[in-house]
Amino acid sequence: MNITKICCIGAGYVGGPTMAVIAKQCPDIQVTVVDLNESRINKWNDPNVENIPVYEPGLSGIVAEARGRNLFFTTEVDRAIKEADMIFISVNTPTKTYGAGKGQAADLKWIELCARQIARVSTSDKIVVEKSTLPVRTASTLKDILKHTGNNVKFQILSNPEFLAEGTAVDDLLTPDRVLIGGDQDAEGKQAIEALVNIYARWVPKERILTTNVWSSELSKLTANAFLAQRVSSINALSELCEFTEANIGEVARAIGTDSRIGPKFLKASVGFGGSCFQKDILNLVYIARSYGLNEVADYWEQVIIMNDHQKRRFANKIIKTLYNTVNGKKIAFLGWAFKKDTNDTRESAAIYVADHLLYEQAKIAVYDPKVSADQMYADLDYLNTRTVEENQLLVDVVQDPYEACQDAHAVAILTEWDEFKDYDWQKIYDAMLKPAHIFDGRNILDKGQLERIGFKVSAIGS
Ligand SMILES: NC(=O)C1=CN([C@@H]2O[C@H](COP(=O)(O)OP(=O)(O)OC[C@H]3O[C@@H](n4cnc5c(N)ncnc54)[C@H](O)[C@@H]3O)[C@@H](O)[C@H]2O)C=CC1
Ligand SMILES: O=C(O)[C@H]1O[C@H](OP(=O)(O)OP(=O)(O)OC[C@H]2O[C@@H](n3ccc(=O)[nH]c3=O)[C@H](O)[C@@H]2O)[C@H](O)[C@@H](O)[C@@H]1O
Repeated sequence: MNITKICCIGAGYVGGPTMAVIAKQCPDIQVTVVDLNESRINKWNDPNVENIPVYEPGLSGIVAEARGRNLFFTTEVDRAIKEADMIFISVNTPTKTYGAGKGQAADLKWIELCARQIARVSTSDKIVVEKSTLPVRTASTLKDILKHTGNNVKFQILSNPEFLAEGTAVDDLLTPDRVLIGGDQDAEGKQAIEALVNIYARWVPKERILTTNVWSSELSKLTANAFLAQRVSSINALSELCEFTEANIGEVARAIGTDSRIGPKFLKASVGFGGSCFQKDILNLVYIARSYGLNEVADYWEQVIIMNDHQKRRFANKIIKTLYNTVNGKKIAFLGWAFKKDTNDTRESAAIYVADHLLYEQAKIAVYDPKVSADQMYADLDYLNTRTVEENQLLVDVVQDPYEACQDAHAVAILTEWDEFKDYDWQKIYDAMLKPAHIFDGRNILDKGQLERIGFKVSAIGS
C-alpha cells in the first residue's frame, strides 16, 4: 500500500515534531497536522518560524524547510481526515481527574472523540495509527468504534508509540534507538504494518524497526517509561541514604553505571522527575494492573511514584529546615522552571511542587527561566489560583536575569540541569545575597567545594 497523504490529529509536543520530521524525510508525502486549538495552529503557521509553539533544538529549521511544501497545519480536521490514507492520533491522554479511575487511569475521552470523528467522515479505507501513549488494549476500543461506521470503509489499527524525549526530540526522531510498530498478525494487518515500516525505512535502518502484535506495542510504551522512571527513583532513593552516610551519589552512579549490565544512562540523582508522561504512564500502569486484580504488580510500580513525591517533598522541607524552620517572608531564587533543560514544557515540573510547598509556608519566590512565560508559571502554581495578577506578581517575581533573581535572596534553588550554571559568576551572586547564603542544588551539578570556598552553604542532592 502506497501512502501519499498523512493526517495527524493533535499538533502538540509529539504531533508537531514527529510530523515535521516525516515531512522532511518524505517530501513526496503530504503531511497535514490538525488540531482543534486554533491558537496552537496559528503559532505553527506563524510567518516567523521561531514562534512555533514547541521549542526543540533544530525543530524550527525543519519546519521552515517543509512547511508549505508538504507539511501543513490546519484546523480543518474533517477535510484532512477524509483525504488521508493514514491517520496518526497524537492527542493528549492525561490522567483522569474525575469519576472511576480518578487520579490514575488515562482519560481516553479525546482518543474516543477522534475515533468517532474518523468513523463519521471517512469515505475510503484508512490505516489509523495510535501515536499517543495508550493503555494496553485500547486498539480494541478503536476497532469497535470504527467497525460501526456503516459506510463499508475498512480500517487497520496500528500502534506506533513515540519514544522521543523533550529537548532532544529532533535527534531522537532522526536517529531513533528503535521504531516500534504493532499491528494485527493477519495478512491485512501485516500489509498495514509494512506500509508504515516503509515510511520510517526512508531514514531508519530496517533492523531498528521492530514489529510486534498490537498489544505488545501498546504495553511496551508504558513499560519503557516505567523502567526509565524507576531508574530515577532508584538513584534518588539512594541519594537520601548518601546524605546520611558520606557516600556520594555521583560516585555511586559512576561505580554502578560502568557495569555494562546496568549502563551509565538515567542515573542522575535529582529533585525528582517531572514531565507530562512518567507519572501519568506509571499511574496508568498501576491502574491497569489493579483492574486485573494484580495488586502486587500495581504496588511494585506505584512505589516509583511514591519515591518521586518523597524526593520533591524532602527537597522543599530541607530548604525550610535549613533556613531555621521558617521561610516566611524570605526570598528564595529558583533557577529553572521547566522540567528539564532545552524545553519550555513545565508539565509536572518538580519546580512547581517545591515552589507551591514554599509559598504555602509564606515564602517569596523569584524565578529565572528564559524559556517559560510568567503567565505559565502563575497558571502552574496551586497557591496562586485564587489570587489576583497583582498579588501573584508580589509573591512570585519572574525575572529575565539570574543575578536579579538572586538579589537579596536567602537561598538559591537549582531546579533544571542547565549547562550554563558553570559559567555563572557565583561570587557576584554570593555578594548579592543575604548571609548566610544557601544553595540547594537539586540537580547535583555545581562544584560544591568551589562554592563553599566563596562562602556559600551548599546542600546538594545525594552528597
Ligand atoms: N510530550 C512528550 O514528550 C511525549 C508524549 N507522548 C504521548 O503523546 C500524546 C500526546 O502528547 P503531547 O503531544 O505532549 O500532548 P499535547 O497536549 O501537547 O498535544 C495534544 C494536542 O491534541 C489536540 N487535540 C485533542 N483532542 C483533539 C481532537 N479531537 N481533534 C483535534 N485535536 C485534538 C489538543 O488540542 C492538543 O493540542 C500523549 O499520549 C503522550 O503521552 C509520547 C511520547 C513523548
Ligand atoms: O513518553 C514520554 O513522554 C517520554 O518520556 C521521557 O522523556 P521526557 O519526559 O521528555 O524527558 P526525560 O529525559 O526522560 O526526563 C524526564 C525527567 O526525568 C529527569 N531525569 C532524567 C534522567 C536522570 O538520570 N535523572 C532525572 O532526574 C529529568 O530531569 C526529567 O525531569 C522518556 O525519556 C521518553 O523516551 C518518552 O518518550
